[in-house]
Amino acid sequence: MIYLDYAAHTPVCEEVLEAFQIAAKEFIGNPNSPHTPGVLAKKRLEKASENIGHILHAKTNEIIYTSGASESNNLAIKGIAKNYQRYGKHIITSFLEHASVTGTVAALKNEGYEVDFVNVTKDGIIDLEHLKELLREDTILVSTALVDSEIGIIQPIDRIYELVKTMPHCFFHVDATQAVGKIPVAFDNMDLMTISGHKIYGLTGCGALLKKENIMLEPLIHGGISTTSFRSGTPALALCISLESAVKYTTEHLSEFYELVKNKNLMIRRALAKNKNIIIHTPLEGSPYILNLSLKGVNTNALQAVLDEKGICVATKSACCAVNTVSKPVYAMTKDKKLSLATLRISLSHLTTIEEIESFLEVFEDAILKNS
Ligand SMILES: Cc1ncc(COP(=O)(O)O)c(C=O)c1O
Repeated sequence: MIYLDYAAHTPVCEEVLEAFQIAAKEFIGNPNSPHTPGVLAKKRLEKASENIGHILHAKTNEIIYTSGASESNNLAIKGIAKNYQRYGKHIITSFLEHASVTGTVAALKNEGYEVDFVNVTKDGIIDLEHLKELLREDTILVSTALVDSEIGIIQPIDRIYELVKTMPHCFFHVDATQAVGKIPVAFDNMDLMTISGHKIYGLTGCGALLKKENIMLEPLIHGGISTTSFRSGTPALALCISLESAVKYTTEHLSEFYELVKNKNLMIRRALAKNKNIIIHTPLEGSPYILNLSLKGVNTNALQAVLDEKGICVATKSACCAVNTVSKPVYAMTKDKKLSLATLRISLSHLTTIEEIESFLEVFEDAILKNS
């Protein structure tokens, strides 16, 4: 099998699994309990937050553990919207966002919030002039991904933050799920940031929302004040430690992995450039981990199934999107419905080998011929 869908899910790495297993056996207490096992568990949890914070430029108390990026995005967006509605009910996001962002703003729209989608340029970059026009005194939130999950565009976060901060009560949430451990990320010019374990060789079912300490959120999960009042419930200590380990592992190897992936990415680009029916959407300046393309005149859903039969796993869109629908990010960029229906997302890892790319290209080119 040749797995080229690492943007949807990565295999857990040995170090992470080991850290999880050790923690699951070692800590028997609930971090909220006042006795010794509880205190030891709490200390270890704080150590995990301190270490993640140290790597990502956040304070220990700015990390809220969640079940993954979808929950973090929901908590950030609903949490701000509900808590700061006294200042306004206007939210801005883009069509490049993951379903856990667009779905959340759609739910808020049904509750009377106003949502605007900022345009992106033909290169997929958020149109800063349009953002300036959309921002209002009653805008309380702008939410964008640092790297989107479908095309892999890297957004100019610092410039967006500058604009957001021209408004009196507006917060900036950044979905960094596809960025952490892949490109340099710091929790500096933003108010809230989403991360997820299973995109970075961690375990599925853990993630975090980083939140500047002065910001208040209406929680999604009400209950007692466990480690934070923003998310009740006993913290899954071993999962939190697995997240710490995954963040550490990927950021420590960031440049090395980046180079490996970039080379494979260029290899695919060079090979595909020969086929005039292939339009590559991910710009060279985008994340090398994602390569999004459209195949003119090809049903990519059928092609994906054919490739799967031949042991090649790629995606047509983000894993959370329905099949046979347009790719909203590609449509936002190209305004071309046909191209947006014929997308394919290849996503890479440092684990991807040259042999895998060669085999993929061979099968892919053959499959395109038969499916066009
Ligand atoms: C940019 C982005 N945000 C959020 C998510 C949701 O992540 P999770 O599966 O951890 O909920 C994904 C997953 O594909 C993603 O790529």
